[in-house]
Amino acid sequence: MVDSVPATPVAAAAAPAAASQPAQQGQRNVVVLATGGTIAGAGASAMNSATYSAAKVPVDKLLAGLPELSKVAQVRGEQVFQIASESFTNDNLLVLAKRVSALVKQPDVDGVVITHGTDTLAETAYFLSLTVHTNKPIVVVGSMRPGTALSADGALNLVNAVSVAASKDAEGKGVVVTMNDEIQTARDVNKDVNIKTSAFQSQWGPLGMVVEGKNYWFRAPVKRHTMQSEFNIDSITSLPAVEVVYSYGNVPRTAIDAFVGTGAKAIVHAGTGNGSVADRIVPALQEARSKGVQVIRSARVPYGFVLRNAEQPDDKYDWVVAHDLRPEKARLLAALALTKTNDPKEIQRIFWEY
Ligand SMILES: NC(=O)CC[C@H](N)C(=O)O
Repeated sequence: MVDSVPATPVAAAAAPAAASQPAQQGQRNVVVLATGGTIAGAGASAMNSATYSAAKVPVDKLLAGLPELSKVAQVRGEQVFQIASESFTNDNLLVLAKRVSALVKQPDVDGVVITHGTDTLAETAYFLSLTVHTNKPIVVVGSMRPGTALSADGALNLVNAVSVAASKDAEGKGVVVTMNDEIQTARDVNKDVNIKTSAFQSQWGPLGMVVEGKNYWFRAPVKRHTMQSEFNIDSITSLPAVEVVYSYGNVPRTAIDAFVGTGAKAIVHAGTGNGSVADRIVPALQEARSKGVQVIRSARVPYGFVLRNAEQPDDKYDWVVAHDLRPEKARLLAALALTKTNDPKEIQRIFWEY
C-alpha cells in the first residue's frame, strides 16, 4: 500500500490547473467529475503497473498534469468521491447521477466527464445512461494503470474523454466510455479483461474511435437512453433492493432464501449457459416469486443473450429475462423498473427496450 502520493509523470508536469488556463476562443466547457479509481491511483515505482493504491490523486492535480487538455476544451474539475469503484453503493450512484443531471442543465456546461475506477465503471455508465435526461455528451473514463506506471493509459484516456465530451458530434449518442482509443456505448460495454489496457469490450462492438482529438463514429446505439428514458434521476431518491445470485454446479438455494429473507424486491439469477436454472433451485425461485419477488433470468456467460421461455417456462412462472444484460447491469435496470411498476410484463418490456 502506498501512503503518500509520489511525484508522478502526469502530476509532476506541474502545469497550472487546466481550469485556470486561458480559454481559447470558441472552446467548449467540460466539467470533470472525479470519483477515484486507478486513473487517480499511485504506485511506489514506475514498475508497479498492477500493485498500487487506487483513488489517491486529487482531481486538480490530475488536470494540472495534463496541459494538453487546454487545447481540447475549457476544463474544470470537481472531486465527488475518492474511492475504488468496487466500493460504489447505490447512494454513490444517486449522488453522482444527480450531480451530472444538475450540471447538464447549466448553459455553461457542454459536456461532462466522470473519472471512475474500472471495476464497476460500466455499471455506473449504464445507470447514468438510464437516468440523466440530456443530449449533452457524458463520458465515463478510467485507466488500467496508475499515472505513476510506465506506459500509463490514464492520460490519453482522459484527454480522449474530454475531447469526446467537448464534441458536437457526440451529442445525442448517450453515455459513452472512452478507453483504449475506443468509444463504447455505456449499455453494451463491460470490463471483460483485467490487467490489460484492452479491458473494455462490447460483444456488439464499439461505436467508434477517438484519435488525436477527432471522433470517428461507425454506429449509434438503438436502445433507449438519456432523453428517451422513462427514468429520471431528478425524481429518484432511493433504489429498491435487487440482488444477484450466481449459479454453478451443486448450487444450493441458500443465497436465494437469504435474499428473500432480507427483503429483496427482485433476484437476478446469473444462470449457466442460456440462463439455465438447476432443478434443485427452481422451487426456491418459484417460492420467491409467489411472495412477490421478481425473478430475472440472466446468464453468467458473457456473450449472447437469454431468450424468453427457452431453458425455463418464463410465461408460466411469471419470470423476466435479462436480454443481453450482464447480471450486474440487470440489477440496475430491475431496480429502476421497480420504481415504476411491479408488473413482470412491464418489467420485461423495459428489459427489451433498454
Ligand atoms: N483499474 C482500476 O480502476 C481498478 C482499481 C479499483 N479496483 C477500482 O475499480 O477503482
